[in-house]
Amino acid sequence: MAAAWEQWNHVTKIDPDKALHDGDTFTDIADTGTDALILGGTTNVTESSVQSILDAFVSVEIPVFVEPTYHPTTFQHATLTGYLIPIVLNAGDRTWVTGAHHEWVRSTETIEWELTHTEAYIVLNPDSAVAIYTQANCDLDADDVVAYAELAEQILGQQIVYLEYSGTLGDPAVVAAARDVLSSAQLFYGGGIHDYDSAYKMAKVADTVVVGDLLHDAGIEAVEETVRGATDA
Ligand SMILES: CC(C)=CCC/C(C)=C/CC/C(C)=C/CC/C(C)=C/COP(=O)(O)OP(=O)(O)O
Ligand SMILES: O=P(O)(O)OC[C@@H](O)CO
Ligand SMILES: [Mg+2]
Repeated sequence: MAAAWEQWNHVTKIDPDKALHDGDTFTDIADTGTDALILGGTTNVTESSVQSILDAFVSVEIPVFVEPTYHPTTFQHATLTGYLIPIVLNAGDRTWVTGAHHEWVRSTETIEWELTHTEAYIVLNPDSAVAIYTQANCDLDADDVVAYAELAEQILGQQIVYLEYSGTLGDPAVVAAARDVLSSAQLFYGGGIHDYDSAYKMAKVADTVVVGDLLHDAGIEAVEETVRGATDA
């Protein structure tokens, strides 16, 4: 069976630590035309803060994934489609490559592996929370990024490669070069998408674009505009 994400052009990432924009509701997000929802953020995300958002999504039709920065213990089948577990390839602290994963696997009795997938992150905005948290080496040129993407797929067998420019719009030429080197892995791009044009531009060069902060800062209508941009690309 094809992986769920192969069909995704546009994903909305909800940060459980941030409020929605005035008047927006969680269920409105699923009606924007976005292909999937990811719940996750770098700081202050807990199983219980994720759970209260999941409760709001019981009847949504699109997939709902959790990208945990905590150690999940219970799989909530009613709304959760699966987990996406980051592996930060350019982290300076090994915790974010295999350390947290090792602890999680060791301390968790039953992990539902068929519902658990990994994402090979390459973190590229040195000022982002995720870069600071993981002590990522963001001093990478295009060839470095391409090499990380290639090794993610060919050496580590990753099916998702995620170029993470969180908070700032990245360089489309670097994104295009990373996608070119992948044979079947899906290239996710996230960072700074804020309108039709930025979504269109990045969706031209990535397989899937991820929109995060815009949801919290500008709201549902702004996200809808990015869905249109990604769909037209
Ligand atoms: C092994 C398990 C279960 C968990 C470990 C998971 C790992 C390795 C996490 C490290 C990488 C990380 C913190 C990913 C979080 C996802 C992410 C990039 C969210 C976006 O956060 P930002 O956009 O940087 O945060 P702000 O918007 O708050 O600045
Ligand atoms: O918040 P933004 O900048 O849209 O980034 C999206 C996502 O890649 C964050 O993990
Ligand atoms: Mg963010």
